[in-house]
Amino acid sequence: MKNFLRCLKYSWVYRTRLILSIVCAFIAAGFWGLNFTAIYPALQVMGKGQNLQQWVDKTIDETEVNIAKLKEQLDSPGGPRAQMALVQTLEPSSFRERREHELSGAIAKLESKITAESTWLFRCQQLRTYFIRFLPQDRFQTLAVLLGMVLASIILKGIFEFGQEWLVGSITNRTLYDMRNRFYRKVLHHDMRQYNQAGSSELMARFTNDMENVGNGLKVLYGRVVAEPLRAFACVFIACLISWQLTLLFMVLVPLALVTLTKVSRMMKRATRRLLEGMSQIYKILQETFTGIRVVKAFTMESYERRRFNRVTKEYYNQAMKVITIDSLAGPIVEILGIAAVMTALLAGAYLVLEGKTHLFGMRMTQHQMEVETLLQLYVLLAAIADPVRKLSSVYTKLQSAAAASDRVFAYMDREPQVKANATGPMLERVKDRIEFRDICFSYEAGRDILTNIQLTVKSGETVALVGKNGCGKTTLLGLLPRFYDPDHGAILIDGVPVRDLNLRSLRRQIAIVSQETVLFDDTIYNNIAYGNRKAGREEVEAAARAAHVHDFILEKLPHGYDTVAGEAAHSLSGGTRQKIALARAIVRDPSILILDEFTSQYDAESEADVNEAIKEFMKGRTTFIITHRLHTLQMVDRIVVLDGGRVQGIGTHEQLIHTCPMYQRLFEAAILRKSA
Ligand SMILES: Nc1ncnc2c1ncn2[C@@H]1O[C@H](COP(=O)(O)OP(=O)(O)OP(=O)(O)O)[C@@H](O)[C@H]1O
Repeated sequence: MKNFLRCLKYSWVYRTRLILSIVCAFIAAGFWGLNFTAIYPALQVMGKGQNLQQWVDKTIDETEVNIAKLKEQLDSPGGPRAQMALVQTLEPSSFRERREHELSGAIAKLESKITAESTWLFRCQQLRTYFIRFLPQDRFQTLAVLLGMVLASIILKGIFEFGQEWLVGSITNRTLYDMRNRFYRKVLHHDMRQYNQAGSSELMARFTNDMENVGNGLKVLYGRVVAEPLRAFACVFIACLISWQLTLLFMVLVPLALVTLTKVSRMMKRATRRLLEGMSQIYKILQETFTGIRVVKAFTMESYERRRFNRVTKEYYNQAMKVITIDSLAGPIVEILGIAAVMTALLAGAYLVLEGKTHLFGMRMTQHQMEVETLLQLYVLLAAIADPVRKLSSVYTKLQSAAAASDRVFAYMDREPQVKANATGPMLERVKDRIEFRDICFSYEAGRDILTNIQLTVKSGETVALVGKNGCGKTTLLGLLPRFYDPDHGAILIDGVPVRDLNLRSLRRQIAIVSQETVLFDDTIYNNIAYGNRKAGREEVEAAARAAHVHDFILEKLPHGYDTVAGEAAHSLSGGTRQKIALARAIVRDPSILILDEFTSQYDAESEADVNEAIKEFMKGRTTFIITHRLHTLQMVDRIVVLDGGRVQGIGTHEQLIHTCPMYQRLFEAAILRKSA
């Protein structure tokens, strides 16, 4: 629940709307309770053969007579007050004390009766002055007016209920809007290790399904949790005016209902947590199969994937049924308890009416002898409480779902990245002197070293190639430079300053990466290139495209040139073209460090020659790291670093290494270093 309460902080900004919605709920509840009070006068008009004016006049007369009688009883010569005066003249003794005690009890009893009758008289007089006086004398017309008033009150109730729901909807959606944006902002700043742990499908599930559950909880909290108790309270309040003792009898089962609901809600929280985990699994499989649909089809794994999907959806179905069972149980349990409570109160009331009594087990239950109409009115009010209470029963379960969902959302929101943005650190301008990898050790998981004691110094403007077998750690090593990860041991220094100390944005601003997996966003080709530098103008973007040898293609082959949306041109964008666009994106960034990770893997021989020329030009004055298996590319570099098992095996030119580095020789002989693809 703690995390769900944190969601409420996001709603605090919208407190004015919240207050307005509570006011609306208050008024709607008032009208709801008032509607039921029409029963009593209607029954009087229908059943007693008299109009309301006659009834109220008669009641006032009777009550006045009652009060007069009671006063007379109290003050008559043989009455308790006179007796008390007499007793007080006696000498102090135990007899006098006992009598005084008895008489003061009798006086108090009579006085309380007089007070009750006077209150009743006052109410009747008020009713006559402010309400009944305005009603027609005719009984049928009175009934018609009463029904008209009920209708008007229902319309007003409806207007305020609409207002409340609208306000609650707007608070909930605004809160979700703020939370989603905040969550997105947080997650964007997570480091790569955190992304790897989470997985994109898990994150998507938390952004969509879990957030929706949080929203449902907020809606219920601001809506039902406010409105339903108010409606119940309105009925209880009016019922108390009739007989608070009988109403109290009705309320004795409330604690029992609460205990039951608490038990049910605990079960609900567990079940929904599993349900949400189930949805994450579904997202995971969907993402895997849809992004890898070519592989699925090529290996004819459709039926395997179908079975896999079937398994998780079945699991989800089972969990969903558990949630539904618990949710559906709550309603009837509360309803049974509610009806049992109404019946208890009704039985007690019926006893008082039928036997003409005002006491039950020696306890006063009503001030007056109860009429059937009053009992029916009470019954209707108590039964009316059942509706809000039944609606409240599902509130508990919805809140528990929201609590489970907010635990999942905040578990990610609260994660602090280990790679900190270092906003106040020194800014990196262009690399002036050198980049130094000093004794670097790194592992993704404890106990499995990926890089060990890497020592490498690269001069500013130098081009270095990294070669080695698959999985030897080339990409990992270069990923430490923009601080996707921090090394476990050692440091990377640029011009003598550890990258850990630098302002992270300024560091990354100096780096451009072109990798074999090209990512194009669903935006125009122009924006995809300008992604590398949002400040670049049209000329710079086109110059970058020209340098990457993709400008002519964009103008000639794409339907709207630079304004073609990448998704719409998907069929005409080959892997090579995508890589060229990605290269243009790097060029427009004008970085001082360039990382090319198998960047020509999808070019044909002609394109590769073209692009190599462009790259050669672009590399001038920049420190460049190239991961490649191609001899052509190796000929463009100043030095080659040979990696094996995460260790540096040799550093030098092709000619030096081919004679001195056995690992390099093996790579060359095994044709891992190829002339072309
Ligand atoms: N995110 C990750 N979590 C755990 N292990 C990883 C992760 N990324 C890479 N590895 C492991 O680290 C090792 C080095 O991977 P890396 O991608 O750096 O090698 P590489 O030399 O660039 O390989 P390739 O030539 O195939 O691209 C591999 O064993 C790989 O399985």
